Amino acid sequence: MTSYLLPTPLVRAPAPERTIFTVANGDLRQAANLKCWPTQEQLEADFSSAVNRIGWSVQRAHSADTASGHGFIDSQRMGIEVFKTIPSDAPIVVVEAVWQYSHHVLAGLRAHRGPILVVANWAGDYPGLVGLLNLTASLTKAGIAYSSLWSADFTDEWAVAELQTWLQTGRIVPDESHVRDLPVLDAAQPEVVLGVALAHQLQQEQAIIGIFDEGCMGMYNAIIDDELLNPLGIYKERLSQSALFAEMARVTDAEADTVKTWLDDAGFTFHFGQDDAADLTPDQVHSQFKMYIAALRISDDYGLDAVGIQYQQGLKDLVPASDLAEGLLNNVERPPVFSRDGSRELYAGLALPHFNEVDEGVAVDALITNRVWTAMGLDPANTLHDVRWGEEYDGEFVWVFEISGSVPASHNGGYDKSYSMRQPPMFFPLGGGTLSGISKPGEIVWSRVFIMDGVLHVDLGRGHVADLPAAETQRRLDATDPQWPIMNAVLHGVTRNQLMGRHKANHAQVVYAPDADTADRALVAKAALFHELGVLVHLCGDVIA
Ligand SMILES: C[C@H](O)[C@@H](O)[C@@H](O)C(=O)CO
Repeated sequence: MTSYLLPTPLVRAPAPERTIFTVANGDLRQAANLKCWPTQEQLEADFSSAVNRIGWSVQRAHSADTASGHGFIDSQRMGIEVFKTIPSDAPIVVVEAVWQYSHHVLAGLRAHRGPILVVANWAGDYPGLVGLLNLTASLTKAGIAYSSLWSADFTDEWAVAELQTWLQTGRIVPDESHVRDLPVLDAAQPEVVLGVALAHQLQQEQAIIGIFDEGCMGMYNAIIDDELLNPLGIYKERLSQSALFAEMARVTDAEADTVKTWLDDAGFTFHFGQDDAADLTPDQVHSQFKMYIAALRISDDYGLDAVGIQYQQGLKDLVPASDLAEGLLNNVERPPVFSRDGSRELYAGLALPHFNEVDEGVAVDALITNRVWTAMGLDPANTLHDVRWGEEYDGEFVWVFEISGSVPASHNGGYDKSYSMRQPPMFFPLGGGTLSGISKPGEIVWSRVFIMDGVLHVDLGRGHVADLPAAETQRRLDATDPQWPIMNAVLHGVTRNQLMGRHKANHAQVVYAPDADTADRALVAKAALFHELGVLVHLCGDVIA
């Protein structure tokens, strides 16, 4: 016996027969949870009907009808409390029609013993597929087994068959027949020589990525631990967004005005309106230009080789969006910025790779891509996109790659083909403009750096940007977020379901090459560089190597 106050052990009910438990994970931002809730309800109804038709029951693990006005798990604490009530070995399904913060449910999923399935609706209106991809990538990094599935309404043959398999066996095996390991490369090939030399330079001379607050929006997959990062020769400078805010206050109005003038002269369009709550205003972009200047000054202070601003937590309540600054940084041609005393142009003639949402997989990729493309005399402007949605057009599957706010202007064919629109109020209360446009038709290399089995991997593939009719691109923009930049991406030799089942991130990295042959060669240089650094390289789809 003891007189100590022992905690009462948590006792969970046994798992009921032929019953799955569902959870719905949401955003930390209540505006987003409220706006997306009706779409989530529809998905849950569709999914439950499909499960019922197979003869299983669905038990929602938390109430759909709460005082908050939505039925999402909206914090890590709530996630932990919800999972305490779920039988440990019950089959559990995370149902997602929205962008969600993975860390809300990771604690519960780490401890769960039953099979885990993540499902999303195949729909453009809200980023449920993006949410699914972040959660599955985070589970991959955490070493937690899962399956995933997507469908417009869970009545199509493929999705129903996959669901049936999961209910019977607890596992859906994704089709990864498009993925192969990098073969042994010809050491004498000029691109391999270049990749190896750049790898050695990176490891010997080392580089710094500036992290303005880590762990944006619960993206656990996007945090690369120092033990994995440092062997590449890359080190983190951990910075605070409060320092960025303070630096913005030191930028003069006249300096911000020069950025606006430069963009006006370059033919860039601002879609201004009057209502600060709903429209883009000159005051909002003025603040964004101060952020652009402040980010370059801090990057110069610390000698950064790339920089990432979290923004969507914390800074979103202080200043307009970071996107306009981010898109400018990623482009070689951009408004000049000088040191505080005006004596030196900072990063003159160079892009400073920016990794949106502090996605460190993007940071590594952006830095390496920038170096390879620069050494080959190509435009090094590269960016992430959300893998947002997609549909067939004219017999081929065309993805909507659409990041929530900015791309380098060269991807749109220049500043005169780029524009800025107000960020949607539900995610961005203080507004701010995007750096948007329609990515030009052309050849691309796509990629993703990710953590699996405790080590770094990279998936590399080839593709092109389809030249869709303007009306079709507009339809795709209207079906998603028309404010955001779109790339009509076709991935060579990779089907829709193959990408969804394999891709280990909500983001994909893209960079252009002037023609197919150059893109093929640049991909080899990039593969050789990663391989030399010790990253496990996988080729996806039709890749010449
Ligand atoms: C605005 C939203 O939070 C987006 O940032 C989100 O859907 C993403 O872009 C995630 O990559």
